[in-house]
Amino acid sequence: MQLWRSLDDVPAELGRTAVVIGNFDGVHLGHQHVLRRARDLADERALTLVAVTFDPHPMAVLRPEHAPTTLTTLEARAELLVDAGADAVLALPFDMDMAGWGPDDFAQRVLVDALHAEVCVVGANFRYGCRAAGDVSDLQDFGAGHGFVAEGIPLDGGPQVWSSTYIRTCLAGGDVAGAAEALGRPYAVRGLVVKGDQRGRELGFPTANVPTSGLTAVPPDGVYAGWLTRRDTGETFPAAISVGTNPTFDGVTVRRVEAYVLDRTDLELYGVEVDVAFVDRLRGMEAFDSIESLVEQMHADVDRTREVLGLR
Ligand SMILES: Cc1cc2nc3c(=O)[nH]c(=O)nc-3n(C[C@H](O)[C@H](O)[C@H](O)COP(=O)(O)O)c2cc1C
Ligand SMILES: Nc1ncnc2c1ncn2[C@@H]1O[C@H](COP(=O)(O)OP(=O)(O)O)[C@@H](O)[C@H]1O
Repeated sequence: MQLWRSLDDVPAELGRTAVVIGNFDGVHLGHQHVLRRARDLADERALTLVAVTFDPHPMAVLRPEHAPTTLTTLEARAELLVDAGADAVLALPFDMDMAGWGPDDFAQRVLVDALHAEVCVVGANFRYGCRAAGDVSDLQDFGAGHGFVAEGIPLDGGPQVWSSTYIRTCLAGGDVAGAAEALGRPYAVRGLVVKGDQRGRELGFPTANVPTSGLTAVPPDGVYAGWLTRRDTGETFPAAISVGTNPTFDGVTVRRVEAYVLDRTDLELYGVEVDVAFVDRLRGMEAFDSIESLVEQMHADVDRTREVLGLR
């Protein structure tokens, strides 16, 4: 995958391009719609399609106290942008210097000088340049004088206008099925599997523990049906997932995402990077008064997981 992390990384011999620009957090159906339109234009004109995004998120630099939780790491976003049709991804390192570039300055440096854009496709609500002063019509005016055409397209993928904010709201309310609908795939958290209290295997349900940070969107405490994918081998397994602090025991102080891969006790996942994907919410987290009642409930959760995933 071609992921360029600065303007200097863009190959000088890159020919004319079609470009999409956005934060693209989540790469949801609205984003995919923009990419599809750009892919069509790129194919018609034999152009390389470059997806331009920002890392970190401009809000995290400009107003960190208002920065939203992220739905995708840069690596995940780049992979998803390529899956959605991009040939390469340019992640601009957003900082206070870039924040000061005016709209024309931004378009000149990124679209004209670095990417030799012939076409630029953005969401209709796209704003760019210092203080978000530029909009789609400014981009069109600038493009007319600098060799590219710009198109702003509505982000609707049906009755609902898909947005990263809508997906964060779904997730915060535990509606992982709603998030999956807007994303076109289940929402997943990515991380390295770490050691827990080593209790899971004694209960008969070993769980791969994935730590989360406050910067990533995580569904609320509860039990979910979903999938675990090993990033080293690419294998995907059905999983019953717990999010919470294990209140039946003394509890842990940090919230954990723990995934039990159904019907397996032989996996070696410590240190492996995994995606834990949430398909549907089964119930809330409970403090049980005995281990037996927790285990009984976990068997029921596993049955429900099979049903939700269509495994019987
Ligand atoms: C399907 C499933 C449901 C769970 N439900 C609960 C629950 O309701 N209450 C609770 O305290 N812990 C629950 N847990 C978490 C277990 O307490 C935890 O996996 C166990 O203590 C093992 O922890 P360890 O991985 O640190 O060894 C659940 C785990 C799974 C996989
Ligand atoms: N079916 C399974 N699902 C998840 N992890 C499994 C499974 N089978 C074996 N494992 C391994 O066991 C570990 C979890 O066992 P557990 O007793 O819960 O320990 P810990 O408390 O350290 O998570 C996982 O990290 C993984 O390496």
